Amino acid sequence: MFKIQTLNKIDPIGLKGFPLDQYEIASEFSNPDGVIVRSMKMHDMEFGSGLKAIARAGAGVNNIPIEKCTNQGIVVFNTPGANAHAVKELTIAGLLLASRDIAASIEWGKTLIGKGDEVPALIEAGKKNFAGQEIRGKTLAVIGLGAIGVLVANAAQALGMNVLGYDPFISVKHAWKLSRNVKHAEGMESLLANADYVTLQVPLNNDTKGFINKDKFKMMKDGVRLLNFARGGLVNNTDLEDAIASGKVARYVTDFPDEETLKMDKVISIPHLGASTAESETNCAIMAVDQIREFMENGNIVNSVNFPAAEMERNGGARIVIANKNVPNMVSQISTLLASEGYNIANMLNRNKAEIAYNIIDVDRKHADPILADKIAAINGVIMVRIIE
Ligand SMILES: NC(=O)C1=CN([C@@H]2O[C@H](COP(=O)(O)OP(=O)(O)OC[C@H]3O[C@@H](n4cnc5c(N)ncnc54)[C@H](O)[C@@H]3O)[C@@H](O)[C@H]2O)C=CC1
Ligand SMILES: O=C(O)CCC(=O)C(=O)O
Repeated sequence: MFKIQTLNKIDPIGLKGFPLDQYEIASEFSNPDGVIVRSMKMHDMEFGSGLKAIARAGAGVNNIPIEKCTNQGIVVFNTPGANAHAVKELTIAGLLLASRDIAASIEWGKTLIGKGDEVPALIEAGKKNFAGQEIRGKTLAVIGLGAIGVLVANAAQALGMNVLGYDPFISVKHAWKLSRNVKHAEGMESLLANADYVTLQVPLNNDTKGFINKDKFKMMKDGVRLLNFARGGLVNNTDLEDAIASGKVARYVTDFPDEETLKMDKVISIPHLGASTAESETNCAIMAVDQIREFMENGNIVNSVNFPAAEMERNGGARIVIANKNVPNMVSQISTLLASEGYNIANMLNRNKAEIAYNIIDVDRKHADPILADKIAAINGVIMVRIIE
C-alpha cells in the first residue's frame, strides 16, 4: 500500500485516480511514500525515509526544497501547462484592470448606497473620475514564453495589442505555439523601452529573484502598467514603491500581494487566484496523480523538475530503479553487482540530468531479493534504490 499525503486541498476528481486497493490518501501521515502539494511551503519540513516523490499540482516549484529532495533521492514532479489557460485568462483580466479603473470604481459605487433616487445621477457625474485607456494598439512585453506566456502573448495579440516576447530559454515546443505576429525582443532594454504593459510569466528562482528592480524600471516608459501573475519575489518592493511614487508605474496588478504591496497606492491585489478554476484544479490533480502512479508502480518519470525523464515498457519481470550521482563508472558497478548476484538484465535505460543519473533495469526474473537493494545502495554514489514487482 502506498501512502499519499495531500498538503493542500487537491481536487477530488484527480485523487479518484488512485486505486484504493493500492493507495491510502490522507492529509496526515508520519512517513508517506508520496506527497501532493499546491502552494504550501515545504522548505522547513523534515522528509521521512520512505518519501519517494513529491508532485506539485501546478507549475511553480519555489515552495519545494528541490536541492534537498535531489540529495535525498526524492523525485519532484510538476504539471506543466495544466493550469496555463486559467492563468492566461486572469492575466488578460489583469490587463483590463490595469487599463480601466474597474476595481476602484466598483468600490466607489458602493459608497452611494443610501442615496436613493439620486444614485443614477451621481453615477453619471462621478464616472469621469474613473476613465481609462484601451489596450488595443498598445504594446505588451511578455517576459517568459512558456506554457502561460505563449497563451498570454497570442491572446493579447488577438485583442489588437502589439506583443513583444522575451525568453532566452524558450523551448522549441513553445516557440511552435507562438503567433507569428509576436515580435522577438532583441534584449531587455529595447523590450522595456517600448512597452506600455509588461507581464511576468517566469518562474521564481535564484536567477529571477528581484528581476524587476530599479535598473529595469529605469528602462521602462513613464506610466507603464506592470502585471505579475508569476510570483511576488520577482519584483523588488522598495524599487516598486519608488517607481509608483515617481509615476514610472501607473498600475501594478499582482496575484501575490504581501504586507508591503497591500499598502501601496496604484496596486491592484488579487489573492493568488491565477490557477483557481475548477478546470485547472482538476487538470493539475489528474496530471499529478498520473505521474505519481507511473513512478510508484513502474519507476517511470514524466515531468520531473529535478530528475531526468525516463520511461521504459515493463517486460513482466522485476524492475530495479536506481538514482545515483552523475559520475563515471556507476552503471558498470551496478551491472557487475547484478551479474555477481545472478541477475540477468533483460532491458535497461540510463538517463541523466545535471548532477543526477537515473537507471531503470528490468531483470528476467519475476522477483528480486530485497537484500539486492541494500547491496546496490551500498555502492558509493547511489542515492536511491527501489525494487518494483
Ligand atoms: N498565478 C498563478 O496561480 C500561477 C502562477 N504560475 C507562475 O508562472 C510561472 C510560469 O508558468 P508556466 O508558463 O506554466 O511555466 P513554463 O516553465 O512553461 O514557462 C516559464 C518560461 O519562463 C522562461 N524563463 C525562465 N527564466 C527566464 C528569464 N530569466 N527571462 C525570460 N524567460 C525566462 C522559461 O524559458 C520558460 O519558457 C510559474 O513558474 C509560476 O511561478 C504558474 C501557474 C499558476
Ligand atoms: O495551486 C494553485 O492555486 C497555485 C498555482 C500556482 O501558483 C502554480 O501552479 O505555480
